[in-house]
Amino acid sequence: MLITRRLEFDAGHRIPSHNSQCRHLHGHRYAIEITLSGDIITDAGISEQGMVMDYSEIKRIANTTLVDKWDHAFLVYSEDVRLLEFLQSLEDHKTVVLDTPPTAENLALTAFRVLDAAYQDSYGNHLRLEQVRLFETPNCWADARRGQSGISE
Ligand SMILES: Nc1nc2c(c(=O)[nH]1)N=C([C@H](O)[C@H](O)COP(=O)(O)OP(=O)(O)OP(=O)(O)O)CN2
Ligand SMILES: [Zn+2]
Repeated sequence: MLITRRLEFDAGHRIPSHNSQCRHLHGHRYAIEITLSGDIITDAGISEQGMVMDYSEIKRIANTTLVDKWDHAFLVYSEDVRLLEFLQSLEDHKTVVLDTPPTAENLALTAFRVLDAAYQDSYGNHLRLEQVRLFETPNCWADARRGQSGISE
């Protein structure tokens, strides 16, 4: 069984080497869709009976490990030195430094790696993260899926 939880957040970014407007500082209302696989829990009488994982628990884990850190942050590539220096000059600014340019593809891959470690099978129902879909705009998104290059099987 596959289940998916969607969350949204706001963040700033730029793609410094882009040959068009994405090299300028700008922001997005990002959305992230987290897809988990697992067996339906059948233990009678427990809160999670009939579920793969409680959607509120999926949200709590995603917020704690990722979304609260990226929300209202500026996502900056570590090699984007002038921008990084500027952001670090701002007192108490929420900046997230990434080791790849903050494209939708790289953000999806980074999110997958963070979330993969966070979702643990607590009920013996073979819970595991299958896919992270990262929307940069309503029309543009990237999928990081288990088994793709850079993601373990
Ligand atoms: N493969 C990718 N291509 C682009 C990315 C990306 O992350 N991966 N990112 C951008 C820009 O950051 C930009 O924010 C996207 O802008 P745009 O192409 O204009 O997308 P919109 O949905 O705003 O376009 P509309 O035509 O206004 O719908 C560029 N490319
Ligand atoms: Zn953008």
